This record gives sequence, structure tokens and C-alpha cells, in this order.
Amino acid sequence: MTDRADADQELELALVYRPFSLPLASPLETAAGTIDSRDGFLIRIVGTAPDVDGQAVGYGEATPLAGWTESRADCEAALERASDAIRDGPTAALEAVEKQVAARHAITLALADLRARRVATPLYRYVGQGPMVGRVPVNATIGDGTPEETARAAGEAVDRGFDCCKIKVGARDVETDIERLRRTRAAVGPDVELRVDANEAWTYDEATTSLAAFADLDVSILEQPLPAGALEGHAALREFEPGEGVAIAIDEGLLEHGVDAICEAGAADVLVLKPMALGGIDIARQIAAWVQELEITPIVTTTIDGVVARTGAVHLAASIPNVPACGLATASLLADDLGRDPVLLEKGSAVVPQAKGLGVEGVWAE
Ligand SMILES: O=C(O)CCC(=O)c1ccccc1C(=O)O
Ligand SMILES: [Mg+2]
Repeated sequence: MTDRADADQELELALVYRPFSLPLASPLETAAGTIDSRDGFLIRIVGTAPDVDGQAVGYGEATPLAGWTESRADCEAALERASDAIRDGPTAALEAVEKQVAARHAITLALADLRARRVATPLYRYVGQGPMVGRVPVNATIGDGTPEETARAAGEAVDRGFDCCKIKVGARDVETDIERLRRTRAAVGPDVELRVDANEAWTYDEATTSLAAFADLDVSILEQPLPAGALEGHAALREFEPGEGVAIAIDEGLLEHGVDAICEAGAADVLVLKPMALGGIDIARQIAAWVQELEITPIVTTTIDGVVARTGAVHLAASIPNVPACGLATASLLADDLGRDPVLLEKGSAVVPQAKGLGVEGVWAE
């Protein structure tokens, strides 16, 4: 995208932001704690120039999450610096956010939305230069609960059309998690893909016990079973024979170590890419292209974001060739949103918006 940053050199850019708070419809229980609200900043970048018809507008979203991004206060301070710096152009605005990943996510998304709208191209084709893509496969996200609750939630997701469920584990003991997966497999039958995400909860021994049981239950992916620091441990789990068939995914570990260290350690079959935590869809896209060359599978997920960031993540996924089911079906976890959702969910897929830019309208009603 940087090679085309020149495209708006002639524009006078202005950035404004406003805070929002989105409660979850029901709190999402994970081994790392409960998420009950997503609070962040909606941003709007407007470009004006004498020879431009009307105004060029783009939207972005910064939704910090403790443990994954900068704090809300640091995010706001970065947006404030960027709103001053953007008078000197987009590069100055990005320099002003430094290491504040959620703020950088918002600014790069708004700039990409603005630029893609100006050339009347859907965002995924603007960033990827690839073919038209109608839909991307998605998974249902199921929080940690009792075995009954888990099996019921997965059954309901399948009734709504999902054929892949990602289940949070690690908040209870390992035997209960195995029971949760046993009940869930019995409820959904053999054809539904089941993945689990432990959010760093386990010791190596707990991980091998669950991995062996999950292999018997045809679980496809075990995400971040061990603490982020444990690259060698994840590499050993990939070689653990009773777990054969279950891919090992790294999520938190990517933020701590980066791609090189993960590849060098042989720690992952799958990498989970969260644009909000990585600093933007541009960075997430670079990582996806890079790791696909190394035969590691990238998966895109949100951090339970509002409609602007969520739709940005859908465009990111649509720009990645052969992306497997992604964690993008998180709208229903929110009780409220920033605006109308342009992404329909249909039979386990997200329908990719084909309007220019992000395709999100009406989020900045004055
Ligand atoms: O991947 C999904 O299905 C939804 C996203 C998700 O699980 C998540 C949401 C917020 C914070 C962390 C995570 C995670 O993947 O660990
Ligand atoms: Mg995860």
C-alpha cells in the first residue's frame, strides 16, 4: 500500500475520532478471562482538494484489548498525535502512532478505505490486486461453558448454518474440557469441523492429555495450548504422535515472538492473524503471504470488534488465497454495534461486500 500512498499526496487530510462502548450480548468466557465489553474509537479521515469532486472519506476503528494491544489511554494519545501529524501527510500520521497497534490499525484502515473508495474498488481487491471473491468461510465462536452449554451452543451454530465451530477451552480442568468436546461431537455429528482455543492455559502435560483425546474426537486445530513464550513446547506438541491429525496454531505467541522465531522453532502449523493486535490489515496481509510460502496456514480473526474493524478483517481474509474458515462471525457476540453490518452470514460463509472501499455506511451520523 505504501507504494500508492502518493495517490493522496494532493489531498489535505484531516482525522477525527470519537469514543464508543459496545457491550457484549453475553460475556465471552475464555481461559484468559471474560470479555464483556469492547470500548474503542471510531475514526474518520477526510481528504479535500480543489480538484477533487466533493470529499474523500475513509473510516477506521481502534478497539484496544487488554493483553493484546496498547491500553485505551495510550490508544487515545496516539490518535491525538496522529490527528495533528496528518496535516503533514499519511506517513507522518503513521509515524506518530509508533507502537500503538490499535491506533495504527484504525489509521491504516481509514486511509485504505478512503483510497479504495476514490478508485471505486472494494477494499479486498485494492489491497490484494487479486480476483473477485464472493465469500469467505467463517467459524462460529463458542465461549467456555459447561459441557451441556457448549454442546447446545455448537448445535445451535450448526442449525444457523455453520460447519466449523471454535470452542474456548482451558478455563476448567482438562477432563471437563474433554467431556465438553465429547458432548459437542455427539451433538453436531462427524461432518462439522471442531477447533479449540486454550488461550495459553495449559502445562505441557495437560496439553498432551487433551491433544490425545481431541485427536480421537477429530478436532482439527488446537490453538495456543501453552503460554506464548513456549515455542519449543508447541514444536514438541506438533510431533506428539497420539495427537496426530490435530494442527497446532499459534496466536498470542505471534505477538511475542514474530514469524521468524516461530518458523525457526517449527512451532506452528497455523498462525492466527488479528489485524487489531498486529497493527493493521496491511501488516496482517504481509504475514499471511509470507507464511503461506512456508506452508503455514494463516487464519484471520477479529478481537470481537465493531463493524468497521470486522468488515476490514473480512476484506483482509478475502484477499488471502485459499484462506480456511476464519473467526469473523463475531457480530452476534455484540449487543450493539457502530452501524449497519454490510456482511451477511450465509451457510457458514461471510458474503464479501463488493461496494467501493470497506462498504460500511452510516457509522458517523452527525
Ligand atoms: O477466532 C474466533 O473465532 C474469534 C476471535 C477470538 O477467539 C478471540 C477474540 C478476542 C480475543 C482473543 C481471541 C482469540 O482467538 O484468542
Ligand atoms: Mg486465540
